[in-house]
Amino acid sequence: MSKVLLASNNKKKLEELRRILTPIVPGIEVLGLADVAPYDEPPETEPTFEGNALLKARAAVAATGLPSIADDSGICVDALNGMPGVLSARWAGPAKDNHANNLLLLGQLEDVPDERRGAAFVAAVAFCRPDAEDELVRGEMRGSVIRELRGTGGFGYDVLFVADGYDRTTAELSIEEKDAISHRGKSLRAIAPIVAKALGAA
Ligand SMILES: O=P(O)(O)OP(=O)(O)OP(=O)(O)OC[C@H]1O[C@@H](n2cnc3c(O)ncnc32)[C@H](O)[C@@H]1O
Ligand SMILES: [Mg+2]
Repeated sequence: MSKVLLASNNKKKLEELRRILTPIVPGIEVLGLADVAPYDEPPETEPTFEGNALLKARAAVAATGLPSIADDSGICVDALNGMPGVLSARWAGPAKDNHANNLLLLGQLEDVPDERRGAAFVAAVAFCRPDAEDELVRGEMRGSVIRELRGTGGFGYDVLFVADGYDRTTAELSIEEKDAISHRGKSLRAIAPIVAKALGAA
């Protein structure tokens, strides 16, 4: 088994990364930050998801020497010119409070009519190793922001997001349904062959 570190402090995100990646990369042993010695994580200072995913994955490699994957993600709302974007986790402040983030976003969109409530979940996933080129992919899921909070699955903004073609929020979908269409599912399926090849060559 070849070890890969998933460098995320978000338990729910880590669960998704682990359950999507494990069955599609043969021989992978997925570790979380709880399985390695603690290290100082870099502040997410880049203006793009890609930049922050690279910051997180490179810091993980530097601290552990393990091949490492990081996801930087968020919700980009058309009517807010793409915000919260890279600020999604901290939209209502540094506490990273999901419920406060959701209420703030709903309030900001109160006067936005249904036809202008388009949004996308975006994830950039970086795969970094010692002495190899960094790999980077991006996945998106288009949909819209509804006017209430619905569902108990998923995490973060899932309770207020309905993917195009659906009438349930992504918090009301089964995990299989969410993974099949999500930004994270798409980006991990895109990077999986690269990870598999790298591990096979190790
Ligand atoms: O940086 P790490 O340690 O991975 O954990 P984090 O929660 O800070 O992760 P990000 O910096 O990538 O911020 C992503 C935020 O975007 C939101 N988000 C991302 N993916 C989501 C999803 O699938 N469903 C709902 N909200 C999501 C959620 O609020 C996340 O906290
Ligand atoms: Mg973060």
